[in-house]
Amino acid sequence: MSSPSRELRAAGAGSPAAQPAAEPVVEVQGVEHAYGHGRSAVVAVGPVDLTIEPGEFVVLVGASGCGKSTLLRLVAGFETPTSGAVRVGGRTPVPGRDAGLVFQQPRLFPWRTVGGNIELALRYKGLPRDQRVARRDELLTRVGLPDIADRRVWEISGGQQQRVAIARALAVDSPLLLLDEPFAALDALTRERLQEDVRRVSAEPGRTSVFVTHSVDEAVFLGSRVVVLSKRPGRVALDLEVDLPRAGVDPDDLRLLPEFAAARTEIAHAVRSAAA
Ligand SMILES: Nc1ncnc2c1ncn2[C@@H]1O[C@H](COP(=O)(O)OP(=O)(O)OP(=O)(O)O)[C@@H](O)[C@H]1O
Repeated sequence: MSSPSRELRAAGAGSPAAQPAAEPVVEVQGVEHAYGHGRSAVVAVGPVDLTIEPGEFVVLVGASGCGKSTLLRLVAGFETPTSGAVRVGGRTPVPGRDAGLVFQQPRLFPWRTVGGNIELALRYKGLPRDQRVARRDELLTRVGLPDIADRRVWEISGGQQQRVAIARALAVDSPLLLLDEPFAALDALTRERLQEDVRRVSAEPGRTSVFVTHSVDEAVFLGSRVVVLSKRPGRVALDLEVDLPRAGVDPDDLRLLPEFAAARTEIAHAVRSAAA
């Protein structure tokens, strides 16, 4: 028989800290995923269990072909798991509804202006026409491009295009942002600048991010949590919280912290072992 005090504690009665626990943003439960059928099936992922809480920035790293993009695509709702369940905000994810997406290539519509690309996403989301221009400008300002709404996509650099893609992903107005190697095609300097942008955007209250990369340095710089996947079929080989300051720190100073180096060493070691 349980004691009354235990029952009270369980009910949270009398405790000032007794807030209802926030629902996880992402739940991946016993997920396996195979492409194709029968003897030609390629098992890409699993089994994987992963729960992502509000406000986390989870980075998936691992060797090429280990299933990182597949896991992200499952969370986005582009793929349905062969077995197990994926839930985003407590329900089966639908692409374009439950998360903003950023891919390796910006995938902007070249026949539209920069602003037109973002307005399209706002229209898809159902924002009334008279509110779209103000929202578009606000989103472009958030990614450091306040004055280019009228430019054509081909008139801006690759780094700027990727920033526009991030603004478009934010237009979905979902708390969840999914980014699949968004900086892989960019030069080192642009990549660093965009890492800082993403770090800033993801630090906004209520934002949760899942980011795929090959770069251990990028993983430590961005992630509040780094998940290393084993070689295919990808399973969780390491799940590490990265406890580094998230705001008000110069990026160069951050990279010089001993904790940064320690996390990088641990993750790099796990990536190498997991790929063996
Ligand atoms: N549409 C598909 N049809 C068949 N096999 C696929 C498909 N997409 C991915 N695969 C296979 O599933 C495995 C995992 O691929 P995935 O792209 O998820 O890995 P990854 O870790 O993201 O790789 P990379 O880092 O090289 O982008 C690979 O063996 C890949 O060839």
